[in-house]
Amino acid sequence: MKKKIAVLPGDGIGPEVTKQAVKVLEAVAHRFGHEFEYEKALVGAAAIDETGDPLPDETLQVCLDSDAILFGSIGDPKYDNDPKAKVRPEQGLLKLRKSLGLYANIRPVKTYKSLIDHSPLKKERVEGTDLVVYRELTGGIYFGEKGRSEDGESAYDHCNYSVEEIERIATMAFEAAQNRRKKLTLVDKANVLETSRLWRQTVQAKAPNYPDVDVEYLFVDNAAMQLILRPNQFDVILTENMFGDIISDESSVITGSIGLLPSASIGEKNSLFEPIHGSYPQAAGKDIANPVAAILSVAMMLDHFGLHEEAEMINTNVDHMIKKGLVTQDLDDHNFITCSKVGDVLSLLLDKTVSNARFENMFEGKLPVI
Ligand SMILES: NC(=O)C1=CN([C@@H]2O[C@H](COP(=O)(O)OP(=O)(O)OC[C@H]3O[C@@H](n4cnc5c(N)ncnc54)[C@H](O)[C@@H]3O)[C@@H](O)[C@H]2O)C=CC1
Ligand SMILES: CC(C)CC(=O)C(=O)O
Ligand SMILES: [Mg+2]
Repeated sequence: MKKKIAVLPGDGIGPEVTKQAVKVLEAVAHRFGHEFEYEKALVGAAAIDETGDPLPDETLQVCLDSDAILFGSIGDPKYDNDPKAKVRPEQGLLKLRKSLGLYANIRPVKTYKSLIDHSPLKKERVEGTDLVVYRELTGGIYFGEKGRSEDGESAYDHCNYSVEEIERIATMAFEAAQNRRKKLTLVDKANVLETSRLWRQTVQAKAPNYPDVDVEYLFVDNAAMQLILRPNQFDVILTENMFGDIISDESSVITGSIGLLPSASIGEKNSLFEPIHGSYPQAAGKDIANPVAAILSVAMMLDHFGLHEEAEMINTNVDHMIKKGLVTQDLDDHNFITCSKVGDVLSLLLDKTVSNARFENMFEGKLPVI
């Protein structure tokens, strides 16, 4: 299969983790005889520094011309610490999502047996967690009108949702639930917010079309608590943009690290794959970030291309690697390998031209021989 992939590494650890994801993609391409063509483009602070624009037209065009986008992360403390900055790296990502109509952000969360002891939560609580968050991505408070009063003494961010925006992602989430354990939880704040009441009404109207799906409604404050108390009660979580952003970072704690969680952002025509984490600027350039989230995002991309065997092979080998204790510092402070070694190990595991004996040596010694 031939595919054109736009690669937007972005800022902070974005370039490091994206590089490992491409390494793994190349190993898959080599093993299965696929041809992936990559085109790199600027986004975020890196793009502002170069062009003054967090999403230059050229980058948008590269994305439009691609079959899929691999995104690293954006964000830089120099903007985070300047509340009056007129241009921000995050605007690049938001504009990209909006321009490409990437309305559904799918964030799977599952525990790895071998990592259960790394979760700060009790083993019996996190065991067996396997949920997926369907987060609406192009509406809500992140995209509403925002501003300040003339004297600068007050500020506002409007939250808007239309039935159409809710329906399209709800359809996707219901269908996902039908193919999974047949439970859907709508997370909202319908006791307070009018937009949440519209979400609830729209989902209630849709539910009879999916009689095999058990629908549950939870207020977001309770959902935040339930995720920590009993995460394995969830199957598909459907929610709006900001709540999904927050509860998915929260749910990464169950797994042991945010560096493990991938995502797919899907629209009518385009698709983008990115880790759920940000640019983790404290780790930039140190080769310590966990690239697994970026690598599993590539597996989601392959699934989206219909290359299910290839995707499964990445997932299985990530499992295998973690079981062998080959993890980055976020998961084991004493015995860890670097970000780039994770990419090296996985690409060796995936490319069958490397002998089994070499793998075993690699694991025995804990230091991959590359
Ligand atoms: N999609 C994106 O590009 C996102 C961008 N951001 C931006 O990123 C910048 C930093 O934001 P933060 O709030 O610090 O969130 P963050 O996700 O970058 O980092 C939060 C913490 O998570 C851990 N972490 C994150 N990624 C990791 C990885 N791959 N391996 C190991 N540990 C990891 C670290 O302990 C880090 O201190 C900001 O400028 C923010 O706006 C934040 C979230 C998403
Ligand atoms: C620019 C932010 C909305 C990015 C973020 O936190 C996310 O999508 O998870
Ligand atoms: Mg986030």
